[in-house]
Amino acid sequence: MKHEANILIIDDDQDILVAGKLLLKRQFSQVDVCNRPEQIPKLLSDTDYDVVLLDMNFGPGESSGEQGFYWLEQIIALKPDAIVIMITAHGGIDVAVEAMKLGATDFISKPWHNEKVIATVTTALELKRSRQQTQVLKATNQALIQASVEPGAAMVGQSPRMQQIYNLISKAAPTDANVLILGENGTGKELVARAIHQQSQRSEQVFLSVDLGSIAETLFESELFGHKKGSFTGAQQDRVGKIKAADGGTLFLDEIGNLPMHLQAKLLTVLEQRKVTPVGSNKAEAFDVRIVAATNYDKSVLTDEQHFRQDLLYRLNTVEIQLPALRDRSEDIVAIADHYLQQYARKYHKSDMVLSDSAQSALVAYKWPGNVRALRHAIERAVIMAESEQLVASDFQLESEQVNQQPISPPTQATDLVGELNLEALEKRAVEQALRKHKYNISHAAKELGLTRAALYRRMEKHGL
Ligand SMILES: Nc1ncnc2c1ncn2[C@@H]1O[C@H](COP(=O)(O)OP(=O)(O)OP(=O)(O)O)[C@@H](O)[C@H]1O
Repeated sequence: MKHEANILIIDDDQDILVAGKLLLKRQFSQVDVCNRPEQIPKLLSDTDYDVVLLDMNFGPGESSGEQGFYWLEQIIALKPDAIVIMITAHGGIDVAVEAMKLGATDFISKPWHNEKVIATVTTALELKRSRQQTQVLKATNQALIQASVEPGAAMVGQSPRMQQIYNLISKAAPTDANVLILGENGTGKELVARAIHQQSQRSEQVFLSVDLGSIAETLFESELFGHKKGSFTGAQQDRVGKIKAADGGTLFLDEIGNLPMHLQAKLLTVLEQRKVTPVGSNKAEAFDVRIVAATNYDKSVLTDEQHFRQDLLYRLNTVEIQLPALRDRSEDIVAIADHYLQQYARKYHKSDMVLSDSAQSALVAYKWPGNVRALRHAIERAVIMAESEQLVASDFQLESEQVNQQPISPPTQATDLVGELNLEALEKRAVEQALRKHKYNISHAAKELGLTRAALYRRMEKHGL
């Protein structure tokens, strides 16, 4: 089968043009010939040639190669990514080497061997294709970087506690220091990590987030460090790990507190050496990544060496940011609620929605165990369900959620769910119980329920928890 490719042969020797066309026509879909180099600009503007074969000398007695150099430069000026193969007279190797310095890809010498010509043109064509692929990949990569660093949701709240946080972010961001963010679920840790990235020197590079709580232990190394094809069952091709993929940018290690001790040791070694060795490789690769880590564990858990390696902690917490729970900055609640009210009213085409005084008081009084994430979901649900433009306290179903604040006494699920046969209701109660039992630690609750964190969040949203 012929290759889909446009080839142009430029030579003043009519025999070469005829022989070349006959030969290449068998292999490539379009072969044009030209014996007057002055026509090159017009030909190049009319057709997108994949490969150009260009003679070095035009006119009788010419052997300096000057004309070849001249036309090569013209071609490259007109089509900077052109693939040009020089046709040289026998013994013109020096001239050909000179041409390659000027941008030619390869050369063939006359008289030529047919197989050699076909092989050279085919290789040149592959080069052209892989350059095109590289360009596409570069563009895709750029778009992905852009998407990853797109300004996240704005951080709302002007309470003194949040002012301190903004201050810390602006001081830490430009320094490249590793940052550890502490705070309950839904307090905005990822938002803070993104803000740090956006205000850093790396803001034009990638921001990658890895949820360590949801990676299976067996896949930790492959996920973070990458792997080589065939290094374990299922490794069907080389894979770049998250650390290398974030090269030049910021890597957000979420749920760092959930990392088992032996994996903490591996992570520490990689961070100390600033080199990563993919699974199945024996070659360490250097990387340049800023680490921002986060956990919903209390600081006391991280300083307990039974649970967390202290040397890893020191490496991660050059700067530490402790995010307050929403209930400890209740003066921000109405502003955040208003912010999301406007956002969801626009999204669901319900204009002019407002919070009544009763709704505001109820929202401020509520303890928000799920913090800003839960408040955001509560507002979204209320906007969807509301019958009028003015939201009142009962639109938020806070009474049932307030149950979450009651003392935690984990019952066995079997006994507690007896009597309930509606599957939706059962699911809601199981999720509620798991959340209460694990004090709203999403990773732990998800694990107990046999779900990923994302799947648990979806169910929490579905049931308004
Ligand atoms: N200050 C804030 N202003 C506006 N929205 C916020 C704020 N803080 C958090 N949010 C919103 O709350 C939700 C949860 O935020 P984020 O994912 O950053 O929290 P998190 O602490 O990383 O949660 P988790 O511990 O569950 O990973 C997001 O939708 C985020 O946009």
